[in-house]
Amino acid sequence: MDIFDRLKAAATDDWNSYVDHAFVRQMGAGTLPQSAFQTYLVQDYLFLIQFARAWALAAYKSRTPADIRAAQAGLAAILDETDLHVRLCARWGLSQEDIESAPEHQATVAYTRYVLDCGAAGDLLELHVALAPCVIGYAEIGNNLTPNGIAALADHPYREWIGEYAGEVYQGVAAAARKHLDELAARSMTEQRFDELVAVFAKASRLEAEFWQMGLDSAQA
Ligand SMILES: Cc1ncc(C[n+]2csc(CCO)c2C)c(N)n1
Repeated sequence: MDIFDRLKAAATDDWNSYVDHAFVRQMGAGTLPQSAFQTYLVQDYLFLIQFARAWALAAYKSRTPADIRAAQAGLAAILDETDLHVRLCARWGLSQEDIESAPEHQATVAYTRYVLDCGAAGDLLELHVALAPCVIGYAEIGNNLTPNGIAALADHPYREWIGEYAGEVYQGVAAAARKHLDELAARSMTEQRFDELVAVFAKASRLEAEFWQMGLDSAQA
């Protein structure tokens, strides 16, 4: 069991409330209202800007070139990801300026500032634990939504989103992040700290679930 599996096992309910959220299930089934997806995607762009800062903070909190490289890879993955958001929003007639001027939703503020605070007040390991649900969770969701492979998504309304996270490139990014987290824990975690890290991991997973919920709620409003 690597450190990620241990954290997940200790926070199963919170983890499942995130990766198996109704938003995810409806997206997989293709029944998610497009307005929910649009609200989510605009907020997600704003979220990614703050998460880019969190990965930059990870570089600052690093003491080894390997840790700085891991932070660099996370930052690069975020910038690649925002291309998807800009492309999809352009199709709905939303420009980059429109997205960037949208007000941040409370769920976006809560999640991003929580992670940034873990990084500011805690050490590098705590920051990476706070980032783990985001990075590794989306890879798990991408996998869960493609039981028959990416090619089977041909006419799926959310194929680009699902394909991004189920794709080989992103699966590789998440696997590398998971390995890095395990190495970092082997180097700097004491068993006395495990419960404290579980609390951070569980909280970040709940904030992910609340982020999905924000998207769903917008369609009912
Ligand atoms: C709410 C929310 N959670 C997770 C991700 C996924 N994600 C965030 S940053 C990143 C790149 C590597 O750090 C990835 C894949 C997202 N887009 N939105």
